[in-house]
Amino acid sequence: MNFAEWAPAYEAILADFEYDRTGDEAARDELARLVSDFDVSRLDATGETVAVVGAAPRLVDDLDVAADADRVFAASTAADVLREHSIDVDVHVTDLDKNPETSRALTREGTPVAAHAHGDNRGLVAEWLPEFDDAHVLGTTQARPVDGVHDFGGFTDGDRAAFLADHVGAASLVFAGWDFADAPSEAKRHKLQWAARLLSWLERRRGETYGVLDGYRDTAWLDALG
Ligand SMILES: Nc1ncnc2c1ncn2[C@@H]1O[C@H](COP(=O)(O)OP(=O)(O)OP(=O)(O)O)[C@@H](O)[C@H]1O
Ligand SMILES: Nc1nc2c(c(=O)[nH]1)N=C(CO)CN2
Repeated sequence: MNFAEWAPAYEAILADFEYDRTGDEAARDELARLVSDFDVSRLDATGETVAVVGAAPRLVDDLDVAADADRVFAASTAADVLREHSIDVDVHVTDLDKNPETSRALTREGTPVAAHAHGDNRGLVAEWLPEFDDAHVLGTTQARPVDGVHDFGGFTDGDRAAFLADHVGAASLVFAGWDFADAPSEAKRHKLQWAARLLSWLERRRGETYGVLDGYRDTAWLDALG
């Protein structure tokens, strides 16, 4: 997905959460100063099944889905659960707010980390990026991309992992550790509502059906965008 396609969804998210676009852009620019360009073809998943792994408590019951996939794209703390169960992560997708130590360890082991900058994690970007092995960092933004900082679409760590998998050519997406009924707080529920909306969009674009969306599928917002 390119930024022109993503922009209407981004605008809707900015409005709904009352986020400040200039904050996202400042964070993006900060990240751009801290990363080198990453060769995204390293993540090529053409023809492969990618497990998009979220951090819902049910992940421990879904580990076989990740273990059986060709590739594993892990969001935030899902990476820790996978590693505890000896399942290799192909990329860690994170906005650094939960387990930056894991991201640091992964980059130092040579595993790519898709590190996301937004208006509410600038401090984390400044604190943690210098700690990472820059050779294995893919910088991302939800704002307009700039040199070295990409925007493949997506909002929460988990749905950004799905949009990344789409971008790198995944033949099919499977989901582990997703549960839209199990949000630990109202703030998280609101973010997961957007994750469901964005995955509904991706599902439609890709002509797939994601069982995790049953009961939560929402494309009405797309029609409202016009
Ligand atoms: N029930 C759930 N609770 C939490 N995350 C979930 C759930 N179901 C799916 N997810 C996905 O798992 C991802 C990782 O969850 P985690 O709670 O570790 O992340 P987070 O760092 O708080 O995420 P974010 O910053 O994107 O909100 C979320 O970004 C979300 O996309
Ligand atoms: N500005 C802003 N952007 C975000 C935020 C957030 O809290 N603020 N949280 C996200 C996923 O948790 C993704 N994007």
